[in-house]
Amino acid sequence: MWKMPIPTSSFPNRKPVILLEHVAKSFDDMIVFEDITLHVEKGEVVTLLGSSGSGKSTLFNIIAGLYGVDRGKVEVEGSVGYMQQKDLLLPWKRVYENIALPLKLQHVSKEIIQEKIEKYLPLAGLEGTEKKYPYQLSGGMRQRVSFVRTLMRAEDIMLFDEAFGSLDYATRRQMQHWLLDMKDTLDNTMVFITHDIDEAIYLSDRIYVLSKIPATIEREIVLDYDRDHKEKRFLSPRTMELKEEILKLL
Ligand SMILES: Nc1ncnc2c1ncn2[C@@H]1O[C@H](COP(=O)(O)OP(=O)(O)OP(=O)(O)O)[C@@H](O)[C@H]1O
Repeated sequence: MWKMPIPTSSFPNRKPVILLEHVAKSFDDMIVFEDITLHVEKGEVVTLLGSSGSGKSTLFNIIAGLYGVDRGKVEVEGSVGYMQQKDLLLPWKRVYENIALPLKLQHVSKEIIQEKIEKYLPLAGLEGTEKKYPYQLSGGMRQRVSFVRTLMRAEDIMLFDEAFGSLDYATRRQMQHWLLDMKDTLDNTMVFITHDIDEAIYLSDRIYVLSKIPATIEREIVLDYDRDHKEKRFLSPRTMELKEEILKLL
């Protein structure tokens, strides 16, 4: 039987852009984490898997600087963008306005906003949609608009919290392919939360499996497949074994 590889880093020579050491976090009398240690290196794609309520979104909020911690060290290097399941686009605003809004609120100049939109919209295959309203776009396109809006604010580290959860299977698969292409183009770091084990295996260089709360890192899995042949991940016997292992942990 295939054995879990000993956890190592996917890019051992690179420096972590996210480092959490012995982090503890509680809400009132509920202890979510007592001792979490994890790292994400520059350029890595890492997924957090765990049952509902195991603290995955709390970890994202900590990484994004939205929540403080009770104990432990949190180091994040670079800008952090956070994309959630709901596209959160304002229905009464056109695509251009939706994308520009976060930067406008930060008083970024019109010229810089225009420059960024011209750079990122075609990259996301959204040229020609600037004047459309969200309801005129497909679910996948709305998620790409949402992606561009996230990217406008933060290019270095992108956090995706069940970002494809509301999409149908085929669109979800297309978005997964597309995102890995984006990652190669942008050469940035991506961290995912998903409940979909196939998605985690397909997207990731590394997976952290969280236990139930008070959550610990139950398992760290390095996926050392050839990046160019990710599609084969769905078919290989090793993937089936890996899925079974993960299912037992959740
Ligand atoms: N701001 C908050 N105040 C109080 N409790 C919170 C807060 N945020 C999260 N929690 C609690 O912390 C626990 C972990 O929640 P979290 O949303 O991080 O889990 P999750 O793994 O992302 O869950 P799911 O997969 O269902 O989205 C839950 O019991 C939740 O109710």
